[in-house]
Amino acid sequence: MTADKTASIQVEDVTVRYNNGHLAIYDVSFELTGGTTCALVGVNGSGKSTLFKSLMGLVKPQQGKIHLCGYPIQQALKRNLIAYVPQSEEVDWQFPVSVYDVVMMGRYGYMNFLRIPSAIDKQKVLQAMQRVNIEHLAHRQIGELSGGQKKRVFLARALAQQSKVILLDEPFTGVDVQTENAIIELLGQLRLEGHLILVSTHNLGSVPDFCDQVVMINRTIIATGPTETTFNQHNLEKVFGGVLRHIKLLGRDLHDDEDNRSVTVLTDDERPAVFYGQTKNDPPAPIVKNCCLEGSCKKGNESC
Ligand SMILES: Nc1ncnc2c1ncn2[C@@H]1O[C@H](COP(=O)(O)OP(=O)(O)OP(=O)(O)O)[C@@H](O)[C@H]1O
Repeated sequence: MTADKTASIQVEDVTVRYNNGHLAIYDVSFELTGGTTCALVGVNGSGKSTLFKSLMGLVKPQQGKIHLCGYPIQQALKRNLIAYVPQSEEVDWQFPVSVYDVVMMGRYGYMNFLRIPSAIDKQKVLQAMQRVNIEHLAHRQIGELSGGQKKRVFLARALAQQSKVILLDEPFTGVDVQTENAIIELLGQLRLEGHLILVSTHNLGSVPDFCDQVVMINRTIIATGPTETTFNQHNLEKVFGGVLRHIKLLGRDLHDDEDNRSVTVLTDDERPAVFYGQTKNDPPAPIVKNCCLEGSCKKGNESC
């Protein structure tokens, strides 16, 4: 079965309450269309994974409607319209399967109940592995891989699935700068190919580099729209509870890797504007380094 409608996500008034009574998200509404990479940002526990699970039909909203490419979720799943790259913590890495087997799972929706791969399935799996540079790992057990390699395996599974909508839950956690850049480049290519990519991330610094849209969530939608106009200090403070106020980090000592970007305070106001870029003269982007967003700066900087 192939996708036969344009990529889109429509979420209307969705509310999810877990069995223990916890109201995880409420009245969530937003719409996205193909050829878009959208960041889903919010603090820990703000409902990002719950939203992803709702989009995948893994949790059932008490209220609201979700349509993917114009179809209700179950129909969209049957048509292979949506692929999911889960958070690493949600995968059982001890499960005895090889990299090849995991990527082949992306083809299950194209097979009959015997699950015997066709020549096309094998070709798509090989192409997907090549695209994320893991073909040399094909016969390794997934539990033996590094964090970055594991991410690539699940990206390859999503590629093999050939879905129009791709959800990525924190793809940059535990990966080095090279892998992060490789993933960002791949997402850029997929966007140009017309895919709709929704990616949850705590790496706020890179959001403007690769996302043209943002959905900002704190159990309900705080703001949604083009990154340029929506991903600003006002909305970031609303989403992160005002913890951006005191950031005054400067220079290369922010980074413990090859990332040489710097954060510069451009004004001396009581609530300084913080900009993130290669040099002071870069066009300002209202971005802050994420190590300081949750109240405990990794560098022990008192200003955080
Ligand atoms: N299975 C569950 N049963 C009950 N409550 C849950 C369940 N899963 C998540 N929650 C709660 O729902 C809320 C939203 O969790 P969720 O995992 O969606 O947040 P998140 O934004 O993805 O967080 P993080 O950034 O830490 O991954 C949290 O308060 C969490 O404790």
